[in-house]
Amino acid sequence: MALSSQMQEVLEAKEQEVQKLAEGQRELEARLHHLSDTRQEADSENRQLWAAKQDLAGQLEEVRGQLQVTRRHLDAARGRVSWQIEEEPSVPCSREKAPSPPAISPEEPPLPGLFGDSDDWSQLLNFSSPPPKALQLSWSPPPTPRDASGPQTPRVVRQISLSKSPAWPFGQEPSSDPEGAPRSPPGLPDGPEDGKGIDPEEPDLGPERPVKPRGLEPDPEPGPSPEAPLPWSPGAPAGGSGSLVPAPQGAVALPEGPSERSWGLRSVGQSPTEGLGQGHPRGLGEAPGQALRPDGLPASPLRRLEEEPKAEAGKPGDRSRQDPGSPQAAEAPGLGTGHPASPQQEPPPAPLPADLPQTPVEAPAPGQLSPPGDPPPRAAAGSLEPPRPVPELAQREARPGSPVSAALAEREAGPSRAREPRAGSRPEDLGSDSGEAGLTPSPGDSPAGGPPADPEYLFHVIFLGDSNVGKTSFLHLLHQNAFATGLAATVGVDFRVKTLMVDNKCFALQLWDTAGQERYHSLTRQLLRKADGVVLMYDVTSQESFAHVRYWMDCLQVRSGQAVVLLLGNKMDCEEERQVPTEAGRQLAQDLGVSFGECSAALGHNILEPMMNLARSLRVQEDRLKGSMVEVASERPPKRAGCCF
Ligand SMILES: Nc1nc2c(ncn2[C@@H]2O[C@H](COP(=O)(O)OP(=O)(O)OP(=O)(O)O)[C@@H](O)[C@H]2O)c(=O)[nH]1
Repeated sequence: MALSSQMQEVLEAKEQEVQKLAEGQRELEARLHHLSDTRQEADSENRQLWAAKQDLAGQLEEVRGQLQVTRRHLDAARGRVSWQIEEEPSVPCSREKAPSPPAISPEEPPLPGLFGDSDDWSQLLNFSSPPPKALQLSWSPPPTPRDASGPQTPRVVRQISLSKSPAWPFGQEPSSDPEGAPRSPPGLPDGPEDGKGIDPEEPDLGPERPVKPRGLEPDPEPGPSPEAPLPWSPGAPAGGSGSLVPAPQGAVALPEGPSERSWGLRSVGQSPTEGLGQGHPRGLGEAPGQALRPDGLPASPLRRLEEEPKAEAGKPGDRSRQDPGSPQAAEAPGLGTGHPASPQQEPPPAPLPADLPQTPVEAPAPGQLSPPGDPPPRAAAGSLEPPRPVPELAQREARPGSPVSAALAEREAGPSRAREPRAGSRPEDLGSDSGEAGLTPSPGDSPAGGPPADPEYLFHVIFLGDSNVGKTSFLHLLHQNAFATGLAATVGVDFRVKTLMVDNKCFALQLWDTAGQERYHSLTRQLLRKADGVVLMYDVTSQESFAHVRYWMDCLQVRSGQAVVLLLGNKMDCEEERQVPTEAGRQLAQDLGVSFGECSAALGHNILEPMMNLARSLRVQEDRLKGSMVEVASERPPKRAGCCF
């Protein structure tokens, strides 16, 4: 019994739980139902909203349509007024001053200042009030213009004030006249193109050559400009010299360039190791030779037993054997490596007993770099003094024949011969060894202790001219204080830096020795872009080289319009073989408007003086350019500091 009663109680409890659960279920169902109703209501509301939105969009479209219509009406009204104004010239001239159009009746208010200065176009176009009669006219189809290019009176200008009225209905500005009626008055802005023109006062930022004082900073663009890159790669110049030469097998070889030169500290020809000797004392046995004539004069040209090694990369080998693609030319010593790689082991060249100007500070006028008159022959050079006895003469040899032929004969020997020290292997302290001859220090040379660290002027000077005229010989003499024989033709281009003291100013001249051979002319032409000065050399014994001067001038004028040019006839010592009279050279220089001089690299005659005069001319030109720059700058109106006064 007890068990059954307990069972009964449990069952009742379970039933109660079931009832509770059933109630909970009902509640949940009621909530669910409620939520469902709510959702349906929301859906219907959404539908209503969407319908309202559609309705509003439709209304908006309608308003837009009305706007379009209104704008068209306005445009038509504007055009109507325009045509009406254009027709007015046919009206008696008294109307021009009578602002009231005849369409307006006396009782109607006249258009406010329609043709006067106080037009109120906002009021005119205000549709809240009945449009004036004039505007009623404007709604009619505009008359066909009889002539679009008909007479226009200044009153057309008034159309501009109409189109620019700030009180258009709906806040919209009228569009341009679709009928193309003449609107724009002369002198008024015509549209969006205004202001797009070039400001005439805008400073010209064209590719003008920058004129800036040249300081010590290395030229960032040594040699050929980056605009016309040359197929060369850097090598390593020694001191202030280097070369641009084609490398073997199409490779490139180029000195590191002036950007890395230390030309501010030493003269060209000096190298960091120079003067050390390196076990090569300048003994008699190693002294270069010099040929003497029986009369005591050097059997011109002075030459040494040991030929110059053509240390300049541009002089790698025998000129006569050179072939553009020959391995000999390509693999010539020094080629592609520049100067610095060569050891400074050879003794310096023998100084040259030359009559270099000792006091060339006073420069002759341009065009008179060399004393005018008959060319001074070797004997008549006046400046040719018998060489003073020099100990090194012990091993010199005398060579018969003309200097040129002798030199050419030496070239034939080519690489088999010993080579001279290259540029940079010999101290610039000229005469310190021999004290006898050569380009003795002169007012133009840099100080014996080396050039100042900060030259005030830096100029690029390019030596131009046919092959074999003596460019390299000239430069070699200028730097090495010795005339080098057996020079092979320049390959590519060679450069050195010569520091000169002229008029108490320090000049650093970067001298570029170009190859006269035709296959290098394109390279030469590229260099001309950088030229501040040009020494255009010809050989007085070669009419052909003289005739080619005009060709070189043409190259110059194309590439370097403002370069200071010096026409220099070399080999004036070869009077017997002379083909170009001095007067012809002078005349040509006059025709070309350039300076002129004659020189002899073999005798060392007129070597330094032309360079000093060139430096002066370059300085004058640069100062002039600087002055013009200052003038231009000072002419500019002062800039206002700001917007506030
Ligand atoms: N008699 C005489 N011979 C000279 C003089 N200057 C140079 N020479 C000779 O002329 C020849 C040519 O000299 P270079 O200096 O190599 O001529 P270049 O103009 O540099 O020739 P490229 O390098 O081919 O452009 C050499 O044999 C020199 O010895 C001079 O003043 N008098």
